[in-house]
Amino acid sequence: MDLSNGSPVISDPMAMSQSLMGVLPSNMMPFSVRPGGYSGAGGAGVNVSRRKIEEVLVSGLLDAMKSSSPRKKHNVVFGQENLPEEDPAYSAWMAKCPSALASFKQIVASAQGKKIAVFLDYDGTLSPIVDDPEKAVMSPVMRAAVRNVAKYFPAAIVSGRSRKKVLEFVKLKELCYAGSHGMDIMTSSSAHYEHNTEKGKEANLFQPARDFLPMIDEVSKALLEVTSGIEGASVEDNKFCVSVHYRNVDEKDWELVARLVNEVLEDFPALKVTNGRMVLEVRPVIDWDKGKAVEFLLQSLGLSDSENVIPIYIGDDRTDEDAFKVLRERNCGYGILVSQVPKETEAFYSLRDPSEVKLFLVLLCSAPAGSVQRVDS
Ligand SMILES: O=P(O)(O)OC[C@H]1O[C@H](O[C@H]2O[C@H](CO)[C@@H](O)[C@H](O)[C@H]2O)[C@H](O)[C@@H](O)[C@@H]1O
Repeated sequence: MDLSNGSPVISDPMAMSQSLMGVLPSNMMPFSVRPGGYSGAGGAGVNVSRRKIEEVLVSGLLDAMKSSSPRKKHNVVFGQENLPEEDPAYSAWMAKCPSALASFKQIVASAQGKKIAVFLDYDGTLSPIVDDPEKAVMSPVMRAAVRNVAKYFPAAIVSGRSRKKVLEFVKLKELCYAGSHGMDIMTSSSAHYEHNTEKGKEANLFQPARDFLPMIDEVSKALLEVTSGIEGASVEDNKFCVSVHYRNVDEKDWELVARLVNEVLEDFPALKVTNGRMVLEVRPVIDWDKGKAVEFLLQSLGLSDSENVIPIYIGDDRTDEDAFKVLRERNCGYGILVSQVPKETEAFYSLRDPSEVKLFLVLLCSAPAGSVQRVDS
């Protein structure tokens, strides 16, 4: 990946958005909240009043919120409901995206003689999804598993959270961290990284959206203010992006959440909104995502030789799809989707929940030294 121009920032987001002015609110352009995007609204073009377009956008956002956020009763992580295996749709999906545990031998066989690098999302991957984002702690057993992974393989956490927050949860200094959906990358000075990072520096920092900090601060305050009256809504400042949580909001108020977020973003054409697991994520319109962060990390850690390096990326969210896609396109390594329901994905394999993730990590560390290239081998 060539980062020689130093910035993934779209050269002139304002100009881009101005050119679309009067057709669609520019902050909504780079993302489609509805499969197939807004070509319909765009096609109607200038004849459609702005108010009408806004209605379309809000309802599109609402559709996305509903479709990508299964209702709570279906979203139990260690649920008592129908086990996915009993669901024929899940079984059919598993045929396309098999369990990484059941396929462990193949994964290890393909890594023979190659270096493995491990990338881990945080929420829903290393910690179960919970109602209160502040309480999404990682279990000590999971922490021990991740510590071991970092002992044997180059490893990084890639999260939508702020880097500081995710480090508070993970509490391990021996990994790299990419917070804010990869917009805040710090490579560690320890273990595997020492010889690859620039001499004399403790750690390297890469923040492609640095110029957006004042804007993110402003939008965060505005979002907090407008949503303060909605019971259950909360706003989380993730430094280079902001999350508006609606997990605890009554579904009848979801439309209001969508409307208010859309209204706030009209004043911020250089920001866009994407939809995660019962969360709207507001972030800069820059050409940067978790996939780009993985490429950046591979390159800066001296692991970009796709012939000899097998990156494994484990994640549960739509934002992780960017990383799965990068691995698929590089034709090296494996995306592993954590999901209990069938989902369209670029991942090769699946795991059901964080407990299976833990098991996979334990297995990886206990694979015979001759079968995978570990740091101690
Ligand atoms: O990239 P990630 O590490 O997966 O971060 C994505 C978002 O994760 C968090 O929200 C999600 O987990 C919460 C705790 O389990 C849950 O309450 C929420 O509904 C989920 O969307 C985090 O709080 C967000 O800021 C991240 O954007």
